[in-house]
Amino acid sequence: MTGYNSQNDVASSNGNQAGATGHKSTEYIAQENHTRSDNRIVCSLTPDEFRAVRMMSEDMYPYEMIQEIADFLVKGSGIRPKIGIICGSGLGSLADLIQNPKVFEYSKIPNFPVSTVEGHAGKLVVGCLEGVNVMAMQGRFHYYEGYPLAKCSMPVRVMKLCGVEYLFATNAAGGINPKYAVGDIMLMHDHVNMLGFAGNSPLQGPNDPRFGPRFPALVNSYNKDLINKAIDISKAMGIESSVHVGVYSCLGGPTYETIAELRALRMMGVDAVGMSTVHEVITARHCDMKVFAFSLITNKCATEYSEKKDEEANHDEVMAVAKNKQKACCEMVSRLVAEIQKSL
Ligand SMILES: O=P(O)(O)O[C@H]1O[C@H](CO)[C@@H](O)[C@H]1O
Ligand code: HPA
Repeated sequence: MTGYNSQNDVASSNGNQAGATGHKSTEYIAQENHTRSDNRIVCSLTPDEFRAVRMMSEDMYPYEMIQEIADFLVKGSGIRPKIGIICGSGLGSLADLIQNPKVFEYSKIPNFPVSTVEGHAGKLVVGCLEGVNVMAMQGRFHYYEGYPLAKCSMPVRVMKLCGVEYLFATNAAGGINPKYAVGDIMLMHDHVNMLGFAGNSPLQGPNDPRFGPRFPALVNSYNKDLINKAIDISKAMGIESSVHVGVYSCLGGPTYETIAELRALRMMGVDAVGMSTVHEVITARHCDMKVFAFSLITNKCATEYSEKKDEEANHDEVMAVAKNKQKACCEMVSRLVAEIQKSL
């Protein structure tokens, strides 16, 4: 964090992130135009205002910083992954499939956020799966953890600059569609972005065209070919009756939804609800990655009022169901990777 010297109103411009890339200090100096020869800036903000500005800019990840993280991972693993996997709550075992894994703890990756949620180990695993180089996040970042959406999905851009072409995003979700049972898998074919309705997007702020266009289209975000392959795989696995194709919606969390909210979501055509994934998909589509995503239905969402405690969603249940069903999820993912391998 850049220091602020309130005594003489001078702020150092070489804080942590600026030190890593040199990018932020340059940008800040250019904007301020109050540069001194010792690369310090005269700041006319109060200490609190200055801290607020610094915190805002520390949540921004310019291209160069993301490139630096990607270089760190590619150099450290000796691998350029083709597929990126994001493990949902309780689905970290997807990363255990990876052979010859090189494991990076988030806390040891420069400028990487840390995971704060149970069921999200906070490790990045790079290695080989079904003959394809992959990179898996054991632990994603959620908006409710206090990270802005751009920071939550920043790792998707890291994946892109590492060489990833396919994003597999998985999540635990509540089933709103009354036909869904606990333990079913829903292949996502579309989403309703509730955070987007509220004016929040991972692409907010200046657009860097090196990642993608200012106004990306999101129709056909979920790759049809991969959905069809996953349906075939579910038939081969004999689980097709518990695999659906549906619409996911992401709310901000960390509260689970009210009955009225769930009813509203159902009326909007939503089949499953969670607190993740959509911002990752938006970021992946912005930089032209192919996306495959699925939800493991860990609980049924009640749409009738009831006093019964066991009808309320809770994270322990989410984790327990994910643990029970991880084998099927792992098989689905490895078989799909094997299918992609055939086409490479
Ligand atoms: O979406 P993932 O990370 O799988 O986790 C889901 O499970 C948690 C709630 O139980 C929330 O974080 C929700 O988003
Ligand atoms: O019912 C839910 N709502 C929101 N997020 C979730 N993640 C797992 N289950 C749920």
